[in-house]
Amino acid sequence: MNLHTLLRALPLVNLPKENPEITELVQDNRKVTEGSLFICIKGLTVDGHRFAEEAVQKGAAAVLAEHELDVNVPVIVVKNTKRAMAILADVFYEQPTRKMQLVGITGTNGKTTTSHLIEQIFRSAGRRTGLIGTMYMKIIDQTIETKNTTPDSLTLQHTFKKMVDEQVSDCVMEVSSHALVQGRVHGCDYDIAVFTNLTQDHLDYHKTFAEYRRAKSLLFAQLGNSFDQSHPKYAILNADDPASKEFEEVTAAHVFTYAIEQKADFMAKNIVMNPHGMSFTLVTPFEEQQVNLKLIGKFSVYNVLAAIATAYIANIPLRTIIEAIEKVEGVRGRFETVRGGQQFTVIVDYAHTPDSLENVLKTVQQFAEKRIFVVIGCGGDRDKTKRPIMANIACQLATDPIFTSDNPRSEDPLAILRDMEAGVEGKQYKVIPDRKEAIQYAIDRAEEGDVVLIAGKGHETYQIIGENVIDFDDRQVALEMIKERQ
Ligand SMILES: CC(=O)N[C@H]1[C@@H](OP(=O)(O)OP(=O)(O)OC[C@H]2O[C@@H](n3ccc(=O)[nH]c3=O)[C@H](O)[C@@H]2O)O[C@H](CO)[C@@H](O)[C@@H]1O[C@H](C)C(=O)N[C@@H](C)C(=O)N[C@H](CCC(=O)O)C(=O)O
Ligand SMILES: Nc1ncnc2c1ncn2[C@@H]1O[C@H](COP(=O)(O)OP(=O)(O)OP(=O)(O)O)[C@@H](O)[C@H]1O
Ligand SMILES: N[C@H](CCC[C@H](N)C(=O)O)C(=O)O
Ligand SMILES: [Mg+2]
Repeated sequence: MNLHTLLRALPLVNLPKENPEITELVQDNRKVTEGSLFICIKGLTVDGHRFAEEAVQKGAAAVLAEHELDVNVPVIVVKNTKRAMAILADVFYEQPTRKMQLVGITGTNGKTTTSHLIEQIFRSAGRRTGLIGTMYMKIIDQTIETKNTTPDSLTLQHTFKKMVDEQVSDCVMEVSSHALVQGRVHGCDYDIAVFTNLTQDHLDYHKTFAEYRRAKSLLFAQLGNSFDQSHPKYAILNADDPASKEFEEVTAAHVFTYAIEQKADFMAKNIVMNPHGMSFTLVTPFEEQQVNLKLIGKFSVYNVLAAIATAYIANIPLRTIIEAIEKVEGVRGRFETVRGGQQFTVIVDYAHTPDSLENVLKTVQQFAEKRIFVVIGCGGDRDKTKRPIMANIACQLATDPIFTSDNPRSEDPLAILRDMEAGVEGKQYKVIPDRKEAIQYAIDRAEEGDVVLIAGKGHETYQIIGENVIDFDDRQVALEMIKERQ
């Protein structure tokens, strides 16, 4: 695409005399290739304008910036490059999200799980699926590594384009609050927006819970304000979560609800836990069906209801939906059992917020016959206020809490542990800063009937300490220790 054609997407922009062919859009000078348009973004840590010169030396054919720059290729000045980047990405990659059904999922907990449930149902119904989230981006069966849960607009639109090229019909993605306020999803033409739940997290970034809620509400507000009958939009809300009221108010889309406690369009009644999982009666707007899950925990029922409602709205027959959901064994690193032939239960889980930790521990309490060991830490450079709360939940709901490190990043691991300890004065707990030693402590002491919950890192295969990323996989570490003990 030539530069002038591309720039026509931006109103009131001065077209330069030169009109080079643009081969790629790039916002990181290290990724510039011959003929690309380099977009300078003022980030939270560095100002991308600093790298324009280097980008040109590497072959950038033009630069998009917020002020004039002294480089020997055309410089196009716009008020806000991040905003312009989303618009240009949409045009450059030929509006890929208009060519597929796009489902966006937001909420504090359950996004990764729910997105995988929806993907499984869609696949069972014969749809060609794409998935974007915390663990990876996925095009049918091919997985692509990713840094963010919701990537920047360039990465997103480029990935959607690859999905369109692979005839993906349905893409399901996690939409983080960071992405919503930073405009990473501007240009995403969502058909269905799903809300899981809202509880405390990320207050380091959003400052107040109200601001965090507002960030999440953007997904619903951005569903659009016109009623195109050939392209209807839907919001799927959790009626048991008070934030849903606000989300309903901000959207013009059709609203459908799911719930366990409140009256809703999709409900789970008579939930019973059994040795193999759970069962419940699903109530939909037109029929009732029995559902038998291999998953456990009330929180899992919420995720399943959200997935069922989404698939139902996406016109998948209820029989196909239930067959698919009943087959799901679980999602990697989410309440995942580690089995090495031991007499006690070991679970690796991604609970890293107060609410998820509470939910998971309460679920463990339902089947633990004896003690509950919980190995838990809090991430560095993240919401400090959740640390004492999580520590307190661990002490209240587990018999043997062990506080340790979880991705300390730039912070002193001992300082993070001190923040946790501030919430549990006078309570019984153990502090073992080294995560491996903490897991070892629990595995060495667990006996028949006990449960060891290793929380916070789930699928992660690394530990971020300072600038270093070292290999560390809770599941592998635990399995080796279980085997050594035998
Ligand atoms: C705090 C935050 O949200 N940061 C995000 C932000 O980075 P930033 O503004 O600091 O960018 P920057 O490093 O200053 O760079 C500015 C510009 O200079 C460019 N640059 C930079 C360096 C260089 O050598 N050359 C160069 O060209 C960069 O490509 C960029 O265009 O924009 C980047 C691109 O979109 C994100 O990757 C980055 O996420 C960082 C890695 C991060 O840790 N974010 C977390 C907090 C986050 O977003 N988490 C949510 C999930 C939360 C949840 O699951 O609940 C997520 O969606 O991942
Ligand atoms: N609906 C739910 N409500 C509360 N807790 C949940 C729910 N679903 C999952 N959890 C807990 O939260 C953890 C994280 O789940 P999941 O990865 O699906 O959430 P997420 O929203 O994608 O998280 P992230 O924001 O880090 O990407 C799980 O390991 C489990 O402990
Ligand atoms: N998406 C979350 C993941 C947290 C996982 C936990 N292991 C940590 O590093 O704090 C975040 O970036 O806040
Ligand atoms: Mg996730």
